[in-house]
Amino acid sequence: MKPERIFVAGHRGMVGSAIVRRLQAEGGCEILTRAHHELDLTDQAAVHRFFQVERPDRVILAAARVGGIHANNTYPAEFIYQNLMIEANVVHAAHTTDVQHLLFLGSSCIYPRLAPQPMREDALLTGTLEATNEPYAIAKIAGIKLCESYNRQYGRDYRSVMPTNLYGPGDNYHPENSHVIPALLRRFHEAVQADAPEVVIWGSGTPMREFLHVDDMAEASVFVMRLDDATYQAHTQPMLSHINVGTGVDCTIRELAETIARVSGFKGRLTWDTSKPDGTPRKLMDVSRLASLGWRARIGLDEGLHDAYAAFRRSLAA
Ligand SMILES: NC(=O)C1=CN([C@@H]2O[C@H](COP(=O)(O)OP(=O)(O)OC[C@H]3O[C@@H](n4cnc5c(N)ncnc54)[C@H](OP(=O)(O)O)[C@@H]3O)[C@@H](O)[C@H]2O)C=CC1
Ligand SMILES: C[C@H]1O[C@H](OP(=O)(O)OP(=O)(O)OC[C@H]2O[C@@H](n3cnc4c(=O)[nH]c(N)nc43)[C@H](O)[C@@H]2O)[C@@H](O)[C@@H](O)C1=O
Repeated sequence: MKPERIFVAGHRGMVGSAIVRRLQAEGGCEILTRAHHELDLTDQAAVHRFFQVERPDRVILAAARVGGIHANNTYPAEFIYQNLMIEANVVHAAHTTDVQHLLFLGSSCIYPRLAPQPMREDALLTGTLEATNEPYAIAKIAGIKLCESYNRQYGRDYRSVMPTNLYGPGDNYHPENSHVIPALLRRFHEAVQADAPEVVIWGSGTPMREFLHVDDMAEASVFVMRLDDATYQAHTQPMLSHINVGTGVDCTIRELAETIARVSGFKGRLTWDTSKPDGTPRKLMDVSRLASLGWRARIGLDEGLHDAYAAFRRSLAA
């Protein structure tokens, strides 16, 4: 029997590359990939041509325009446009070439800024979104609704997972546009190298965040993808089909910074730049739906940060 052909969109990214590692470890499938420079997923005609020629059996959509709080706040038009186009093109081309199975990656920012914590899947669309990433969140909500709508009208099996904040090998370490963990791994490392007396961290340090190692995210993505229809449908509803993926544990940005200082060996002072935005005060995910399906995160933050710091140092040597 011909192995299943899975298109991993965004395979060179942090999550996409972790998903490829996971699929390769499991074996039994053929992995189809295209780099951004080979196939721009915002180009509808190019995406349709690709699907018509390559005819994947299944799609994992881990391609997106992604960034931290500063990037989201600075490039709102790029974040909403590129993410809407990527998901609309890939979902529609998958349907028109009869791809029955697709997994879409959303984000925890889809939930209201002040949603009751931990945030359950049914908190979606119950309140105002966080301003610093509303365009990106709207695009991600549209991605969930694209999948649900193609399932309802055309009988597709397009599933959505909502990751909490992720980190790990292959992260984006850009000093301004990255997320908090890669930004601080780099900043603390550079401070140790320069024997600097202090490290400046953005915001007040009081916001709380949940952090999931990307290898856990990849395992959860493949786990949800492989659930049989009956099991998946027994735990979701046609218009509430997304599943939260997280650790169910959070910490303050101050605690995170103190942990990264310890992991990097920094002994100096931590100072706080409160001119920078804090963003959502807290966004802890309720992970009971996924737990009831049989998956839980395994990599704790301390272990994960040691692994991520080692990966960062390897990236410097590359
Ligand atoms: N990182 C995080 O904390 C979180 C991520 N997510 C979601 O997980 C998914 C993966 O994120 P992550 O791996 O961190 O992001 P990365 O930026 O590491 O990877 C995204 C990938 O998508 C590719 N890509 C971007 N635009 C296009 C395009 N127009 N055409 C083709 N490829 C494109 C990028 O290629 P290139 O770099 O060459 O442009 C890159 O390989 C995304 O859907 C994201 O929204 C959700 C919650 C948290
Ligand atoms: C995954 C998620 O990621 C983003 O939302 P976010 O969680 O607010 O993202 P963040 O990781 O950038 O910040 C988390 C907290 O950390 C503080 N912080 C301190 N010092 C630095 C710092 O140096 N860099 C950054 N980026 N943040 C810092 C920062 O001020 C904030 O309080 C959106 O993309 C959203 O769309 C989304 O999906």
